[in-house]
Amino acid sequence: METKPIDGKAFAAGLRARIAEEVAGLKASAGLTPGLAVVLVGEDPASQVYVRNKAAQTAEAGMASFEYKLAADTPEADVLALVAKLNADPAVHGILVQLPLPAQIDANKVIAAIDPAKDVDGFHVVNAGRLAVGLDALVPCTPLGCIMLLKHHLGSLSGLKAVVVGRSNIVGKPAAQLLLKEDCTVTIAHSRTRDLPAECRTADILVAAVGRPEMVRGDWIKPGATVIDVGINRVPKDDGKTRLVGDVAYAEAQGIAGLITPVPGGVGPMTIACLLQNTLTAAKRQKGLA
Ligand SMILES: NC(=O)C1=CN([C@@H]2O[C@H](COP(=O)(O)OP(=O)(O)OC[C@H]3O[C@@H](n4cnc5c(N)ncnc54)[C@H](OP(=O)(O)O)[C@@H]3O)[C@@H](O)[C@H]2O)C=CC1
Ligand SMILES: Nc1nc(=O)c2c([nH]1)NC[C@@H]1CN(c3ccc(C(=O)N[C@@H](CCC(=O)O)C(=O)O)cc3)C=[N+]21
Ligand SMILES: [Mg+2]
Repeated sequence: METKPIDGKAFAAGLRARIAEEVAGLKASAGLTPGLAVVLVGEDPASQVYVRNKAAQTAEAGMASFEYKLAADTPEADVLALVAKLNADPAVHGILVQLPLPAQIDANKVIAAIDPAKDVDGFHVVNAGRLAVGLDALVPCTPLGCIMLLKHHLGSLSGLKAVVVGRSNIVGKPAAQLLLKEDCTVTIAHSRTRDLPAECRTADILVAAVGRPEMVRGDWIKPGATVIDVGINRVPKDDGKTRLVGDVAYAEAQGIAGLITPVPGGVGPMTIACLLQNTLTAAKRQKGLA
């Protein structure tokens, strides 16, 4: 069986181009420039890279980008005060507080403080709840990107068996909700799952969101299955540098999976494109245009 890579990088570029067009139209017709505020607390190098990429792609799409870099020892109250200020700022339609946060700051408190209408990560309980009961919600970017890639490559997902490995609030759980909404039969697996390889082998769609380098082996994959690898793991190379690998043993999946997202170049670029999509959606809803 030939295994085809899913080119998330190219799909994301196309999506960003469509978003940029719509942003230009909104500016011309409604005088509206969608604005995204990104808050980074601390100097985690990986987070700095993401935040820089987000800011650049936000600007490229014609949106306003507001960056807030706070020291690692910033008190929780200061972060909450900044969120309150951004909630009240009419130029800011989307707010993203980069996770993880330093230990002195309760991420749940910060997420709860964000106006759900501006919660472009879709992490607020109001958005998680709206997704769960089937109302319009701001949907977490990474799972949204996964579903877009799946629908583009498979068409209807109705009736397919999906297994999601990982149950975090930011990836696994919302991914399962979205697959259910697409009429998949969904299993959520996690660290207490008995016989994980056997569960995975039942999947027509296998989503790996675990954070363990190449944990999913080739013989866990049903022949012809579509594999979505959400994992972003930095591992050491022989030359002392590092490289990115996913949660799936990509080389082993060759000849078994039907379709697979590479790391890098798969789900990652879709996350940022969906963040821009959510910012556009949030701006339109706040202006009564959607
Ligand atoms: N591409 C992108 O845009 C993004 C990528 N990521 C990446 O996705 C991965 C997952 O992220 P996130 O959801 O935040 O991670 P979390 O650490 O929050 O969750 C990991 C999940 O994997 C489960 N798990 C851990 N070990 C095992 C195991 N041995 N067998 C089965 N399940 C296991 C955990 O189970 P339990 O609940 O039982 O502990 C947990 O539910 C990471 O590599 C992260 O870097 C994350 C966000 C965006
Ligand atoms: N509030 C919040 N929202 C998030 O969405 C969020 C977060 N916090 N914290 C960290 C994770 C991780 N994340 C990624 C985004 C883009 C890539 C991405 O663009 N990856 C590229 C490569 C990047 C590289 O080379 O390092 C790729 O896979 O091709 C990866 C991971 C968003 N996250
Ligand atoms: Mg986590």
